[in-house]
Amino acid sequence: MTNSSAVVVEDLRVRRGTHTVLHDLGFEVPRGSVTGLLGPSGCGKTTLMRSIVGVQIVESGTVTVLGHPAGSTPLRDKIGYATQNPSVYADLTVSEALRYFASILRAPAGDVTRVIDEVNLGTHADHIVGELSGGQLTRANLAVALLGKPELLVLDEPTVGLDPVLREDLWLLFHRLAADGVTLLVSSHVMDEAARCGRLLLMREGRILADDTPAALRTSTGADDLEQAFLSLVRRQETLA
Ligand SMILES: Nc1ncnc2c1ncn2[C@@H]1O[C@H](COP(=O)(O)OP(=O)(O)OP(=O)(O)O)[C@@H](O)[C@H]1O
Repeated sequence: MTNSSAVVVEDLRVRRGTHTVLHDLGFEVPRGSVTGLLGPSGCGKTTLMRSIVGVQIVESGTVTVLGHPAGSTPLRDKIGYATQNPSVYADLTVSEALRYFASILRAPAGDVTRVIDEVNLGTHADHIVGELSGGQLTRANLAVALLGKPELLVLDEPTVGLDPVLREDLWLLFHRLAADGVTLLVSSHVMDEAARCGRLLLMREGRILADDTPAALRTSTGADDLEQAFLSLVRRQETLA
């Protein structure tokens, strides 16, 4: 393991129910990168993110985050995790909900305004969470993950339901955070988001198909776009199987 890696996963095997969902995965996520975790629905992206955040029971292997075992106490205020299903209380306003989470996380008072601005929810700060649109709720959920300036952000499909302008704004925010040294792991099942990432982990059926930059993936597969590159890797894997 190198100091330049925020996440190191070795031989990770996870079983959920009767199925092995992750098959002996190994990879590293460089610090200060925006790494995309892409693959079809059900391939194991959320399970892998849960393992990194430390809320998933793993069968074998190790996950080391910022130099500590995943889920260990020193990581408590160093990781921001936005789940796919927003966990923001529906009967509070956006500001109230964020103030509540900020107090639990012992984040500075000014953080609430900062994160509301970062996700462009300033005009809805006093709106009840339960009355937000889907895209606004997604952004409120993301704002919670940004509280306290975590060193690692694990974002599960953070751009679902957002229009192209808001998606663009969020990707710019992700890259600004990375330029400040934050490491971001961002999942998506939409291949057109892959090109926005500095690095890509392409997953299929609980395995990593590729771990590279978008440019290197295009070159190694000879594909023009990343969707074609992914399909080419799938065909290659099927031929080898
Ligand atoms: N609680 C659970 N019990 C048993 N199996 C589960 C459970 N949660 C998920 N699975 C299974 O684990 C596999 C991986 O699920 P996971 O949610 O990690 O996929 P994903 O790539 O994040 O999918 P999506 O893009 O649809 O969110 C799927 O086959 C799913 O059915």
